[in-house]
Amino acid sequence: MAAPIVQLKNLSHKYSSSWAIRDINMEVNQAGIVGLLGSNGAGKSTTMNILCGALNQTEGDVFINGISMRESPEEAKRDIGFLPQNPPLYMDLTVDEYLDYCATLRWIPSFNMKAFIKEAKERCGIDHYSKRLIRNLSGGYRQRVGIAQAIVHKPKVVVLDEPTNGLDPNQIIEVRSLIKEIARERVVIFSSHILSEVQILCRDIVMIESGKIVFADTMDAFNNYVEPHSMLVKMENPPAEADLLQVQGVTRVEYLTDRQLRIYFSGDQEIAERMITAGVEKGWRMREITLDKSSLDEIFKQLSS
Ligand SMILES: Nc1ncnc2c1ncn2[C@@H]1O[C@H](COP(=O)(O)OP(=O)(O)OP(=O)(O)O)[C@@H](O)[C@H]1O
Repeated sequence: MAAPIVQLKNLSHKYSSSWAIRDINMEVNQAGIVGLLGSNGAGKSTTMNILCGALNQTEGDVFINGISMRESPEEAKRDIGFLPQNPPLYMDLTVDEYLDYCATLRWIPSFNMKAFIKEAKERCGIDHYSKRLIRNLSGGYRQRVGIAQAIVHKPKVVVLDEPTNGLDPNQIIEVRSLIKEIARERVVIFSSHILSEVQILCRDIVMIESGKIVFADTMDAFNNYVEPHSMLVKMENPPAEADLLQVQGVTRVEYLTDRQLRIYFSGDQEIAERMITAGVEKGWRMREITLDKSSLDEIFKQLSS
């Protein structure tokens, strides 16, 4: 059987006296986007820096296509492209000069260099800015140059540390669609502290909190897991709890005010429809139903407990 494209094995890291990450295990076996989700200080950058060989772990190892980062760092790094949280851009170079320099660092043979750089620029939509100084580009275009340097050597794995941080809404949309595009034929591991961003982009999600993985599965499994199990209902003529428990799926009722209730349910999400039908039939005079959504904080609390 082929080795996983990316494998993190019992990865732990200690900065001076305290552990930043502890016993991280993860495997990626196919192209697509894996989202590393965690709040500030959760350990995302530490994990990514180690994964890319930019930081030496205290314990454990990283394998890229079965090659150990600890034993053969140069070989393992050949198939990785990395955009760190602070993109390593040289403001006084033009886009072409900068990408030439990056391509040289990435051991691209000189006869391929021009073609590889051209392809990276085209994919990132920066070809028309080839001669422009990086300092004169907008934040969104600088980030594109950062992504171009991460894919210039055509690596199988691209790691992007919070690539949409600090961008305006339009730039965020553009960078997200670029990430989708480059993930078509390779693994992209990207980090974010925004749940909705990971939900939009990723096939798989790895949630990290206080240096530990608290959830790792497909995005579909995650969405099922966090589906709401309660709703806020406003009605003019609320019935007794016994009547509400007759509606299929309702498990518990909390009376918040004389016209506002929180209704807990299990099972499918069609409960709102059944509630409306029952309300109309029985004259409860419903005014509003809102399914409660879990916030990221609540989900982390739930998963970490
Ligand atoms: N160079 C360092 N020296 C000491 N502690 C560090 C260092 N870098 C990170 N840490 C600590 O390690 C923990 C994990 O930090 P890390 O930067 O990996 O988290 P993160 O999830 O990427 O957060 P952010 O989104 O804020 O960058 C935090 O408690 C942080 O304070």
